[in-house]
Amino acid sequence: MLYQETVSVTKMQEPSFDDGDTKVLRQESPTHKISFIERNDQEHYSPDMPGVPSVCCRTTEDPYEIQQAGFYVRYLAEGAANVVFTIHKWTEKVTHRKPLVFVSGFRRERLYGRGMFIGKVLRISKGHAKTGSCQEIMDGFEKNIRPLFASPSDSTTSNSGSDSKKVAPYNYRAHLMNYEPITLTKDVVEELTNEIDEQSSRHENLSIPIMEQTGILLPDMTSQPKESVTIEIKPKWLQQSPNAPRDAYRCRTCALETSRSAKDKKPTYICPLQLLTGNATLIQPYIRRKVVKAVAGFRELQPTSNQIDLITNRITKYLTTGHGHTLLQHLRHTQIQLDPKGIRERDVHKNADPTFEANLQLAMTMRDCSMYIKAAYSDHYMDTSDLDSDAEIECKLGDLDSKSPEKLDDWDKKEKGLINGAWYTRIDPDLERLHHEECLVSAGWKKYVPHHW
Ligand SMILES: O=P(O)(O)O[C@@H]1[C@@H](OP(=O)(O)O)[C@H](OP(=O)(O)O)[C@H](O)[C@H](OP(=O)(O)O)[C@H]1OP(=O)(O)O
Ligand SMILES: Nc1ncnc2c1ncn2[C@@H]1O[C@H](COP(=O)(O)OP(=O)(O)OP(=O)(O)O)[C@@H](O)[C@H]1O
Repeated sequence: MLYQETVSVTKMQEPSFDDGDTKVLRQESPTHKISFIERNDQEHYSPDMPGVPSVCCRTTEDPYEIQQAGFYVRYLAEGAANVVFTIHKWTEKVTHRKPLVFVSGFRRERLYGRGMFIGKVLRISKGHAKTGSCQEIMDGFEKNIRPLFASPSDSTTSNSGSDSKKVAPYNYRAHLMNYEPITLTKDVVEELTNEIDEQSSRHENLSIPIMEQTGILLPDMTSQPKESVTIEIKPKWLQQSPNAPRDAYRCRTCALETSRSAKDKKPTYICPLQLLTGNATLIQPYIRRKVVKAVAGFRELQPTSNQIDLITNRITKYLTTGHGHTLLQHLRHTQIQLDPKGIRERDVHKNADPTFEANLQLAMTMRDCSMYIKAAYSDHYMDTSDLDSDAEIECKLGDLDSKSPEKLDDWDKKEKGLINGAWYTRIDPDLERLHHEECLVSAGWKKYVPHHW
């Protein structure tokens, strides 16, 4: 294999190498094949091999490579379909992992400095039958998902009459993450699966094939103690299911969660329709729980309770009156546009409308994505009162993965189960939630049809 052509480099002149910077500084050595890649190096784009990721991750035993560019990965978290790792500078203290390096995807011998990758996470697919490979996820993202976040081409007009003024269109794409494909050699995949075996608490029988495959690099949205706190929200169904019974007492998400809590799963979610109302009094306790959970792992670097309150208030404001609210409305809008009839109407519409199923799949992606909301909290910002609702908040959407058509039957079954199991409609004191966790639909019944209650 080409990368085995790398040779011992102990005699090489020390490169000028800035580890913390995204610049890659080293020029080609006259005597050895190892070199660092310039930022605009042609090889970065694998010009002769279109479709091959420009970056490859491989293991190394070469001391020079380890010293200059070696790193290791740590298991961060996983969902049903993917596992995510953080990237760390190599240290001798890591005894149970092999050192890894990033190299050009083409010849696999020219090194990338790790400074370009620390601050990113690596996401790999678990390889389940009904979820896509990383390559499929990336293709679907570019082809189907990114266009859903196009800003309106013209600027919109606010106010009426002579006072009307132009408002810049909102840039929804600012909430999309940059996806970078990366080839993972077989050895690396093996390392990653070992790390999962040791760290994952899910104890699943994973079917990740031990072979060369593509992973995805994404911006690292995790909290940084002393700097920022990130909470993760799954907004789920931001409108009622088109198939819900007319007398539904719960929205789609609350109906499903109620069916689960009846089986002893403790739900810690917010009704998506409540999230969308912009009602800070209802949303704030939920955000506070999320913030407290997010900082639980900070240990001695815990923010003060005053800081926790301020972070909570800022994120709440972001989601009720800031760009977070605008984004939630956009997600709702796309969910409605893409699935106006509902899965139960599939047989009636799919022949007349060839886009019916593909659009429904996209709607399900928009109902299953995650919002990562990262709030900076250095002392400087904490001291500033009356902050703009979006100040120092970064929000990115994760898990915008295309859904497989093989899931259509599962969704149909799920919807049918919710309807026939009366999970939308059943009124039972044992299934009631606390006031601040109540479904908006239930709250509406109690408010507007009190005699029914
Ligand atoms: O239907 P739901 O609401 O249970 O959504 C599933 C998610 O459960 P959640 O309610 O968010 O905890 C579920 O998330 P978790 O397993 O809870 O992490 C998955 O996102 C699943 O999608 P996929 O199998 O990865 O394509 C999701 O399945 P889809 O229905 O989106 O296919
Ligand atoms: N860019 C990121 N930055 C920080 N953490 C992340 C990032 N992407 C994912 N994570 C963490 O990894 C977890 C799993 O990631 P992800 O949601 O992409 O997996 P999934 O299998 O697609 O999820 P699902 O079960 O919803 O299908 C997330 O819940 C989050 O904690």
